[in-house]
Amino acid sequence: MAERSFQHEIGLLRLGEGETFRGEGILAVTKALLQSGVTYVGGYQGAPVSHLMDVLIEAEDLLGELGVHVEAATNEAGAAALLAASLAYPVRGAVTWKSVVGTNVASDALSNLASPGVIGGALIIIGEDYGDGASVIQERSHAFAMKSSLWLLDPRPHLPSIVHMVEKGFELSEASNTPVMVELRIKACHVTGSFQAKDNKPGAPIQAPAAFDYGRLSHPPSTFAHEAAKVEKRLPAARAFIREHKLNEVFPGTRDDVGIIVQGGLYNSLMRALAKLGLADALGNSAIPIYCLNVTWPLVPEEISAFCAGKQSVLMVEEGTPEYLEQTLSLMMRQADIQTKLHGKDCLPQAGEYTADVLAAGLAKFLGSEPAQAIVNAVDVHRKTAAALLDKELPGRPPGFCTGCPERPVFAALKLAQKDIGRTHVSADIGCHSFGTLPPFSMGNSILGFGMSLASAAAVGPVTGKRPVAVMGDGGFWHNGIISGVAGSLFNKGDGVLVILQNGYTSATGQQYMPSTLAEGHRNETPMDIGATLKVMGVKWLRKVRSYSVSTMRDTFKEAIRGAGQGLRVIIADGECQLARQRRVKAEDAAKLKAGEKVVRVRYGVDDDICSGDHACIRLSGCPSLTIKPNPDPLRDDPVASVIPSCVGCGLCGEVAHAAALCPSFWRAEVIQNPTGLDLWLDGMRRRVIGWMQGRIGA
Ligand SMILES: O=C(O)C(=O)Cc1c[nH]c2ccccc12
Repeated sequence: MAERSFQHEIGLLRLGEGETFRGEGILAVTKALLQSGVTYVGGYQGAPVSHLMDVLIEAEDLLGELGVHVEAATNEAGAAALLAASLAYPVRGAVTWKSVVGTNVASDALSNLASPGVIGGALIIIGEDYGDGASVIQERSHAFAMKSSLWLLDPRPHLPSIVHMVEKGFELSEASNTPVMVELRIKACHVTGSFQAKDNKPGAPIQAPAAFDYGRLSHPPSTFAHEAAKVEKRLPAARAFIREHKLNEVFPGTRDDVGIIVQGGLYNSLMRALAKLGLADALGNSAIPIYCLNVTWPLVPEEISAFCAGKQSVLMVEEGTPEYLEQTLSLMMRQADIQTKLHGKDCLPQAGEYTADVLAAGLAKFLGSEPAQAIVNAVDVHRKTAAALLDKELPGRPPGFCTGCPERPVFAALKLAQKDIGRTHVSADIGCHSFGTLPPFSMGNSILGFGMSLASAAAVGPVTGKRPVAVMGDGGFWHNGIISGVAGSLFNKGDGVLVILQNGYTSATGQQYMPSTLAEGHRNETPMDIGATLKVMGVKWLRKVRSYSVSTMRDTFKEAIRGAGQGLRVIIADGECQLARQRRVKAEDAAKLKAGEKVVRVRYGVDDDICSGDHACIRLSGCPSLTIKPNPDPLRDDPVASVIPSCVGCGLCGEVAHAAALCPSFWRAEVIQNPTGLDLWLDGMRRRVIGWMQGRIGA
């Protein structure tokens, strides 16, 4: 089951000329793609662009009507390679993935595409996962645009601008024969707003196979001609297009001595900061002139000169490191002999998200303005007062496994195994299971990328006395782990343990389907079985264990880590993503209740009288529904464990108590709705027996 249903959004994709689209930035992009007449779309999910793929995949009927092919690529490299269609044919297409990490995976295909360039418009929608809300390493996708001579759009977070830049992006791509990256930051993806829709355009079909042309291949000597074309033809063509179509915007101000150059994606935050300092109103009128770069690569020297000339100083507002734009500006201003002083990272931080508060502090410094500085200081005083009143720092609230997650018991089992046989090296991976690196498990010595855990244990295993454990999700397995990890280990006769957490979806990115997904739905008529795949590859030691069977899992870990012999040992920990399961079960139960059919829900709880109050169960679980409450026994001080109603009945607490031989305080109950006659009879019998026994206690 996908994270949510997109029927409403698919309705938005059908809007026609003059109708109003209301929704999120990332969904405006899907509509803009259809309005631009794409022939194909594809990508690999990841925050913050997952919904683009989700919606397009669910909209397959509409896309079919428009003649648009959708490809759910198995990783970003596959997604990037799709753009070959626009290399060879005059058709438009777009692909999407997240950020630097996705572009890293895609970059082989991307460089080979950028070299010959394209004849049909090619767009890459990049979800720039940077800043406080990010889930990955903090780097800039900007570098890829620079090194491969791709153009980079960074539209200001405003739906009409985003849509306009997508549409113009295709034209720019065609006018300069260059693939265009559209960088959408977290805030741009999730900003809501509206724009006037246009009719969708059907995708142009590919008529006949293209003629052979060696010059279109990224092979020498073609590559030498490509490199020259990048600088001599494509770059000037792009700059001319950007100027002519006014892709960058100048917002005039009342002051003429200073100016601000800003990456388009930061425009809203900048306006908020200016407003805080009393230098702009809520409608976007600023005292200081602003040059808004909706295109952050390439820069256009004539526009820079025109904006800077005559001003005493300008501030480059550029998030992240290194300061590529500031360096380029500095060079361009020097070459044009512009004497305006350039500021940037001397006023603003080198690292970290440029929130409105951060920008306000930087602006006050840039302007050297006492009233502005006083406003910034006043906010600081408030913050310090609030901190002092709180007395201590607010505790962090890291993400964690969901209630009932099948991955939690695997870490509980590994913790128990380590208790018996000592610590092992654990290489972690990208996915929900990376929460095993957080308390109460705190396991994982490295995270090296998506599907990379086994490969990142390859040099550890041979030089340690104990087999390392690599943790990988089924998402990571298909994304990269099958090749970089499993094939690499078998090829090198590696020795180690791989535990594959098979929950059925790429869950962390929003429960998308993947090659081994069993659930009914899209593209899984022939699900690929991970166990069968591993066997065919040559894995000899393979166990499949139900995730929630903690004792069995613990013993399997021990056997895998300590067992005699040599070679890769793979444990498939099998348990469906609980979020997906709950969504499915809730709908099924609701239908059953409506039809008057019996529905059984399992719940767990703690017997207050038996709970020893040592909370070992919590230290081995960390389930959000397992918490503490005051001890009802007036003779005992220790709080007792308690299961709150968010419990989904996964049974882990009971399993853990059993496997770790903790106190037997957990009980299991079945809550039956629409009971059958037999259920009612059984219930009556039980009540009578229990009542009789309770009566005996007093006797
Ligand atoms: O969705 C996210 O936040 C992810 O980090 C998942 C992800 C998708 N594609 C990737 C490529 C490299 C590393 C992580 C991811």
